[in-house]
Amino acid sequence: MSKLRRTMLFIPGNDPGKLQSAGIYRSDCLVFDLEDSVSVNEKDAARILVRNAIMYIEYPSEIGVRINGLDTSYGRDDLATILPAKPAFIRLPKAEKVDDIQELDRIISAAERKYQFQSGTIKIVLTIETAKGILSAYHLAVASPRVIGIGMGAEDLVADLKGSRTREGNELLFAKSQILYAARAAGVQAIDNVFSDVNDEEGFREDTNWGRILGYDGKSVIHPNHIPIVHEIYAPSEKEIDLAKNVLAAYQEAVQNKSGVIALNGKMIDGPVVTRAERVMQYARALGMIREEYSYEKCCG
Ligand SMILES: CC(=O)SCCNC(=O)CCNC(=O)[C@H](O)C(C)(C)COP(=O)(O)OP(=O)(O)OC[C@H]1O[C@@H](n2cnc3c(N)ncnc32)[C@H](O)[C@@H]1OP(=O)(O)O
Ligand SMILES: O=C([O-])CC(=O)C(=O)O
Ligand SMILES: [Mg+2]
Repeated sequence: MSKLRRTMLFIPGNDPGKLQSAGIYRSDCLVFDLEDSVSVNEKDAARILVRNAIMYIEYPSEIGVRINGLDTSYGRDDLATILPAKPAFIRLPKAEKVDDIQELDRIISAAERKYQFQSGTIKIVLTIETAKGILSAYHLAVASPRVIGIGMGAEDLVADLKGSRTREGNELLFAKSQILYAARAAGVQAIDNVFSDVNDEEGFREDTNWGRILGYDGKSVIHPNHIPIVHEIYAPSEKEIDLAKNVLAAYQEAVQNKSGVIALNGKMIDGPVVTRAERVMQYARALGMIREEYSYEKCCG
């Protein structure tokens, strides 16, 4: 199973207080931001602050840095300052060209050689947030083997689309699906978008639920209050775990008895149902919710 990346908490790179305490919120990933939350006259100071935070603070989370785009006058300086600190990943905003991702890969490779980091250590997460980027999402996701995840930047995307951002998010329907399809086809993780109203817990829950049901692996968040909610929603419920156990047990019995199609409580159990049940169990095991191992033979390819 892939590494858990249920939450990616953004922290403005110009805020020493938030950088210092970010580890206490138990987000799976922290993303120190050098892009849109940092004003142009603070870019230089922020990248040094972020580099020092990575080097001198021990965080329990995986650390990423959102750099400025390589087509801006800050992106390359961000990388030159940040890469020696060996972040786990670079988050590239407004990704829309395969060439930019390959260029980022080359810059990271050169830094890994220079600082004698193991080759391939530093990964890439893409934020896709323009119409052009959304339409090329799969090609961007496979542009470098360093890409481990892709996410959608809802705020920038809606601006690019000349639409309006709503609580329900229907304006994101196509992009939300496209990102997920691209991620699955490319074999990388799908990271759901930020929900910007930190006072609307109900809206945040609905938005998070939507992403989880679609199949997302996790969500970008901007406030610590969002972290336990995402972790709760992404965790399989007791009911889901019980159902998965029953499906796998019924399936195992059918395999042993060499019976054909089987049913559980009136519902047919076939390959995809078993696959989903397996995934629930893997996830529950990764979260420490269950310990027992299930072993059964898979018959359907
Ligand atoms: C569209 C995009 O590009 S999104 C990505 C870029 N945006 C960002 O990075 C913004 C990230 N979020 C934030 O900066 C903040 O949550 C804000 C500005 C929205 C609100 O901040 P505050 O007014 O401080 O929120 P609030 O008072 O509720 O914070 C409660 C506590 O959580 C801390 N906190 C809030 N947000 C964060 C965060 N993102 N990271 C770490 N700590 C945080 C605060 O420092 C405060 O700590 P304290 O009680 O020890 O002082
Ligand atoms: O990167 C993200 O997840 C958020 C972002 O930039 C946006 O919504 O524009
Ligand atoms: Mg953005």
